[in-house]
Parts: sequence; C-alpha cells; structure tokens
Amino acid sequence: MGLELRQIIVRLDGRVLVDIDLGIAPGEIVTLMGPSGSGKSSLLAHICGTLPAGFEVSGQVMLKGKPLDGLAPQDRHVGILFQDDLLFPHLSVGGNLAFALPPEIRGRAARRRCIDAALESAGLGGFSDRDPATLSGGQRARVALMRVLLSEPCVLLLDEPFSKLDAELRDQIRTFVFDQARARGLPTLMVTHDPDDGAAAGGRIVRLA
Ligand SMILES: Nc1ncnc2c1ncn2[C@@H]1O[C@H](COP(=O)(O)OP(=O)(O)OP(=O)(O)O)[C@@H](O)[C@H]1O
Repeated sequence: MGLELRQIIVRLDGRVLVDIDLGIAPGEIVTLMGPSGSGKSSLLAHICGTLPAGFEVSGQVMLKGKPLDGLAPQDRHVGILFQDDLLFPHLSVGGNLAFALPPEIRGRAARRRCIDAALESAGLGGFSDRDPATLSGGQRARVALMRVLLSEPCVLLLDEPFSKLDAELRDQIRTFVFDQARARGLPTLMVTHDPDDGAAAGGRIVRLA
C-alpha cells in the first residue's frame, strides 16, 4: 500500500480547485500536470499538512493504509523537494544533512556515518565540510535530495524540482532522483510543466483541469 488520495476535493473561495482520486504504489512515479493556478502545489501542500487556512478540503489522504489527515506536518513522513533547494547557507553540506536526520539516530559517530554514506551514494564522498555556496547546481540538487531522503520519508513529492537545471544536468539529476525513489520503494508524485519529465518517469500522467 502506498499513497492514496481518496476523493480529494480542494475548494478555494467556494470554487472547486482540485478534484482527484488517485493511488500511487510503492516505487511508482506519477506525474501531475496542469495549467498554472490549477492547484498542483496546493494538492502537495495538503498532503504535507501545510495548506493555509482559506482552502476547504474533503476526502482522505492515506499513507501505507493509515490516514494522514489531522497529523502535524512533522509526523507525516512526507518528503518534498522543490525547485529551489534552499540549503541553509550558514551550515556546511554535512550540517545541512544532519538537520534532516531523525533524532533516533544518536551519537556523533553514528550520525556522521549516515551522512557520509548518503554523500557517498550521491557521488559526493568527502563533501561533508564544504560550504553549499561552493557547489555546482547539480551537486546542490543531489545534496537537497539526500537531505529529503535522510529524513526517511514514506512518500516523495516533487514540485518542479528540475525546472532550474540546464538540459544535460536535468537529465542526470532526474535519473538520479527517480532511481533513488524506486530503489527505496517510495510512492512518488511529481508536479511539472515539462512533458519530458513525465516521459522520463515513464509512468502515469494525471492532468488537473
Ligand atoms: N496561500 C494562498 N492563499 C490564497 N490563495 C492561494 C494561496 N496559494 C495559492 N493560492 C491560489 O490557489 C490557486 C492554486 O494555486 P497553486 O499554486 O496550487 O497552483 P499550481 O497549479 O501549482 O500553479 P503553478 O503551476 O503556477 O505553480 C491559485 O488561484 C492561487 O492563486
């Protein structure tokens, strides 16, 4: 059982913005497209539990068979990656990753091992002490993804995460993100305006009107 959006209707100012019924299996990547203002980011915010007051929502969000509705954002195990990676500029790469580690991983050495392993798997071994400002766009994108994954999410949401990368890098990072999502069995919902992203994901494409 992955992510289920059961008859979700999002209303804004009394008007139906989003009306969707969708299940995403573990390791499946579904692409969500639609014109600007059709409610794609609002739907992701609802899954995260961060939709601002003013929106009305009905329906149920289920993750691994359990309802998310009513849970605080930090208790949902939802990982989200945006187009702006927003690494903390005052922390090193390792510091940025440490921020995401679950508190259950205790002790300096154990935390360090997790961070080093994550960097290694992203092809960034030895980058822990680097200042994020000294990284290339592709390196920053990989650190941002590892930061999301280190928080051990049960679902991955992607909000146009590749739109600021140039074509060659986009291809590379896209493959990296999709491979990680599939390898970890994460149900993944990707919002994009770029049909190439959907084609690269190779799965279902859902359109909001
Ligand atoms: N915090 C907010 N308060 C009130 N209205 C909002 C808020 N955020 C978004 N909206 C409105 O909700 C509607 C849907 O916006 P949303 O960002 O979800 O669309 P989108 O499909 O993601 O658009 P885009 O492709 O341009 O990112 C828009 O009419 C927008 O103006």
